[in-house]
Amino acid sequence: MKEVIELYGYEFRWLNALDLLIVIFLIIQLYRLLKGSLAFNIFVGLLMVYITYFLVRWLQMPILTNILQNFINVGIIAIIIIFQPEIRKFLLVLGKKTPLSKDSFLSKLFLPDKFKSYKEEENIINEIIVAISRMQATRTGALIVIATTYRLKFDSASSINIDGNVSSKLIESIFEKHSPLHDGALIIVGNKILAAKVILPVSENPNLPTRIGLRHRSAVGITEHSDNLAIIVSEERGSVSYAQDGDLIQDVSLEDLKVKLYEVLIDGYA
Ligand SMILES: Nc1ncnc2c1ncn2[C@@H]1O[C@H](COP(=O)(O)OP(=O)(O)OP(=O)(O)O)[C@@H](O)[C@H]1O
Repeated sequence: MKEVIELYGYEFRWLNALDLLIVIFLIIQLYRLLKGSLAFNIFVGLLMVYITYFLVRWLQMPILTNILQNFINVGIIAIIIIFQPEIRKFLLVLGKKTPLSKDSFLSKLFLPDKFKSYKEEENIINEIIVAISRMQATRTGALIVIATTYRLKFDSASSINIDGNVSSKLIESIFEKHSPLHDGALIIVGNKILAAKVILPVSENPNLPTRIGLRHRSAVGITEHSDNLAIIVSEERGSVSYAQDGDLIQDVSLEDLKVKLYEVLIDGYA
């Protein structure tokens, strides 16, 4: 195969095509990540600065070129500071797609699903679904966060450590209206209920429906920068919703929620 191809007088290497494909892939990932967030507007603003810089340089306007050049030089550090949460999420998404990640092709090849036992996860899913269906029936407000890939960081000063096995009765009694633990979120990590009464970061996404309150907004907030699933039972409407990757999916059926839990807790079911 020829290394260099001549096209309309330009020299073109296969690596140039790969280069371009990688840049397109990164831009699409960045767009998906920032879409709908306040950071998207900042991103567009920065893009405008870059375009103006190239324009004034091309028009040979030395003062503006100099000013914008200096702005762009410190811009990289500013970008890292402003987009710190988005950069974290971006690296997380990339990490999930490496050959070593747990849902990768290689992991599945060397540990096919049929050799795994999902009894524990299936039991946890059933316990969560039973609790959700009962709380839905009694219009008991609830917020459950399921951390999937790593230990979730949250403000432990206001929360209460539980460290108990996941059971529907424990979940229901925590969210029971007169329980001192019913406010805030309950955190599940692995097969344990880690804590209750947890205060989560509230999403500032302006595109969320205006009628939703803090329970739904904080569910979205906790999924914006880390790999969690947050399930909400609405006290007001008795509906069930979930948040994932910063998106809110409202009014889901228990069957759909179960499918989502299988997808999140058990690889290979997606
Ligand atoms: N930052 C937060 N982190 C965790 N839980 C929170 C947070 N803010 C509010 N909550 C919970 O949400 C409850 C208030 O819900 P609110 O009515 O504002 O939200 P909502 O989304 O409309 O939910 P619902 O449909 O159940 O009324 C609080 O009593 C508290 O339990």
